[in-house]
Amino acid sequence: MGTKVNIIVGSHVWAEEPDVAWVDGEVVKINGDEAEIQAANGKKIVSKLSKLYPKDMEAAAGGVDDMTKLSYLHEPGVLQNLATRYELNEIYTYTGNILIAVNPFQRLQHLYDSHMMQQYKGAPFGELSPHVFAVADVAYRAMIHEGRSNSILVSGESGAGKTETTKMLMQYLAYLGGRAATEGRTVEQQVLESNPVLEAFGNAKTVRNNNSSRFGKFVEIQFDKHGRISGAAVRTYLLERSRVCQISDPERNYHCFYLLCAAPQEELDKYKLENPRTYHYLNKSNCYDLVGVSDAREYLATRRAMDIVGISTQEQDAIFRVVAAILHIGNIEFAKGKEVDSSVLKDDKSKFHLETAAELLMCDPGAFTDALCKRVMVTPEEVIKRSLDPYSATISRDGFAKTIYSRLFDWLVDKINSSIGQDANSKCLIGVLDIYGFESFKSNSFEQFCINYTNEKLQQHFNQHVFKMEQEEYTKEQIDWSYIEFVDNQDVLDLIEKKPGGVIALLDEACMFPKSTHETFAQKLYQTFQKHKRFVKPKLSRTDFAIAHYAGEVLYQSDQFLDKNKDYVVAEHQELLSASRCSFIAGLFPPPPEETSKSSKFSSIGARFKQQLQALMDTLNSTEPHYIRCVKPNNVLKPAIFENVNVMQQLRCGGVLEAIRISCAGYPTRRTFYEFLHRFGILAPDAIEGNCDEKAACKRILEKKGLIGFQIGKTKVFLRAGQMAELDARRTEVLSVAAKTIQGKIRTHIMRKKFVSLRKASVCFQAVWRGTLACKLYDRMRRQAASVKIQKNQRGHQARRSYKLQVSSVLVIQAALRAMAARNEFRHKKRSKAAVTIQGSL
Ligand SMILES: Nc1ncnc2c1ncn2[C@@H]1O[C@H](COP(=O)(O)OP(=O)(O)OP(=O)(O)O)[C@@H](O)[C@H]1O
Repeated sequence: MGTKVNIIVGSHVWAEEPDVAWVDGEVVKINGDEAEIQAANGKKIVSKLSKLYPKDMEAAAGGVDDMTKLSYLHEPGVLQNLATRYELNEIYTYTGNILIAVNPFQRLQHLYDSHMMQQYKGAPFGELSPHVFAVADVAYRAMIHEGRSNSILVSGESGAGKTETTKMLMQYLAYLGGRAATEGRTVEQQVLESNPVLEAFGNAKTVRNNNSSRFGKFVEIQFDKHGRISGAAVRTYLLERSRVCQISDPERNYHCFYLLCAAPQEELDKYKLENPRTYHYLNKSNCYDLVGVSDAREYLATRRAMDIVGISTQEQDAIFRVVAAILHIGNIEFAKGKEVDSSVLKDDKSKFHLETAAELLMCDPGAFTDALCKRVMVTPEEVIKRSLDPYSATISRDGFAKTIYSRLFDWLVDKINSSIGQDANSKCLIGVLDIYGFESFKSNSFEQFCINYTNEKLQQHFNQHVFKMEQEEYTKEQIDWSYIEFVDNQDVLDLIEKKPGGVIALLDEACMFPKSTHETFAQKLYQTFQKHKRFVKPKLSRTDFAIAHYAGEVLYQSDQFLDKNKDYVVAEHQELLSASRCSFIAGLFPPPPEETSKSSKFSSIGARFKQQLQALMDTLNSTEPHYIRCVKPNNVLKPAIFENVNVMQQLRCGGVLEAIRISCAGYPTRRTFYEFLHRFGILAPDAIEGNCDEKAACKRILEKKGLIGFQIGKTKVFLRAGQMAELDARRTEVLSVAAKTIQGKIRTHIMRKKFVSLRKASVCFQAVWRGTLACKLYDRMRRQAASVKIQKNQRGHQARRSYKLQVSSVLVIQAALRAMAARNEFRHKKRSKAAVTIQGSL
């Protein structure tokens, strides 16, 4: 999945963060092969460049409904997409043809009502939102049109929602292939009602799921030539037997025990049952009730479902007698007997429980005691009856309880199958597989080994299928796919199942030798697989071993492998129960076939499981598979919580990431010509100019950009891992250059516009200002002229006044002078005259 891209400062990337798996951020610095990222959560992260993945900044806000539509198909992208959708209550997402279902932990009624069923009926795959109904519909249509069997494989870890998904698939198939209501029970009704019956006996509360199926299940729904359900068969795998006798707090035993303890009083009296707290097989845990579940109501519902499935009242009575007997058996305790290494019933209570169990199982109490406390040894010389010590008797008791319970469960499955009925003429079937997902706990035993072996098998099938689908797509598009590398897990499968020499074969060998112990078995494994690259011997243990599974390494504790692998019913137990006066119980323990008892052929759980698994694989291989991967978003079983690390682990284990990896090994990104040109046309505008051939245009763009290894199909462009990112980087470059040019032009335009308007404004301003100034000047000039005129007039006036004053003064003075002169003259004259006169007179 390593998408190699140019990561530069400023790139938006996903970086690994242990708490949240992946965190997005921006590269702020690059130092050699390391980058410093400013993460969105505020942290600064330093990471190797090779460990960074590009973030699609153009990703749709609500996520995409098919992961293959993601531009960058990598872990963080996938995770982000699922988380975004989950937040919007979009719990289903496709990865190509695989449906990923994230458990909503809340009822989303609108998703499953009859209106929804109607909508999905016949709708082309991918047209409507992803849904389980769409997967069932496509399987049904394919079966009808191609006349081929189909299968739907539902997987995921405990509590991920497999059983719920399976029920919805079956409901939808019943809706598509159901008959109009006829009298009595219809096949589909029986198929649907087989669920509560199997759940009552095969499900239990565990820490990881309140209603955990403790068995694998393959339901085959047979259809007639008109596409109507004509029969069905249920195959079950590996019921967890140890739960019957061993539970840990806060888990529960199988539901049926609690249901029976909550039955109406008359039934309790009939089975001599009391409070569940009194039973040893139930009181090892403090959990007796389930929140929101009424065991009393469930008991009646189970009885009703048993009626519908076709289990008669007598049979139901016998079934619950066996269930009650097991509870009583658990309370039988042993004490040391008189003889060495012998045991006897501990007290009256134990005696009561033994007698009640014998009564319920309709067998002889004495023989029952012997079957629990003694063993018959057949030697060539004689037949010896050996006593068991209290510890061995307790083990014998638990083995007895486990055997009856598992036989009862098998009987129920057979009964369901026979009463639903098989359609021998059916040519087509749809199989729904609800099987436990990969398990890796602190302590892993034989059960985990078998479960993980199953998952390896299914993983191989899945890989092959995904690979095939890829090939089909490539072939359809007529492109060359010859060099796509396909990773196979055959080496792990060989390690486990190879005959001779595989782990199962070595385990069987060990079980056949009486002297073998888990230590010798572990040593044998160490020797045989010393150099096997999938086998690991832990340094600090002498009996543990680890296998490197496709989903991770699992450390197995071998100490109970031998016991758990032995698949035999103790002859004394077999004898006792086959002699039961109850035909039902005797029927659970039919005499072993002659040849088996004679040749004492060894049978083991592991080998039987391997055969069952092979049969399942054969069936699956003859069908067209569809995959649903259930994901548990959190461990607190609550809605709206999405734990990244947890989901990531499941995607890895469920093979979703492997499917993506296979896809990445080929051409993970494919775009129709139109989409490609729409996105990358700008990389080479001349390539599309005047060219209406989209295919040629796509090719020219890719060649122009110097990419190699891509393929051009009939309708799509196929890109190798990283090429999309490469093109995106180029596109970003082109876009950023274009953006810069546009920015420049826009800025110039804006500045010019600003300048022009500024200039216009300033001219206008200047004109106005100049006008104002001119007006002011003119005014001043006018004032000046006026003042000059005023001055002039004033001055003139003053001058005239002074002149006039002067003139008048002069005149006055002249007149006065003249008068004076005249007077003087006159006087002179007078004097002269006088003088004359005088003179005259004289
Ligand atoms: N589609 C769904 N809608 C609502 N609730 C769901 C859905 N799927 C699962 N659940 C809830 O999750 C719980 C666990 O689911 P389920 O029992 O199907 O898990 P599982 O994968 O079969 O587990 P196991 O392997 O332990 O049997 C259910 O009891 C139910 O409450």
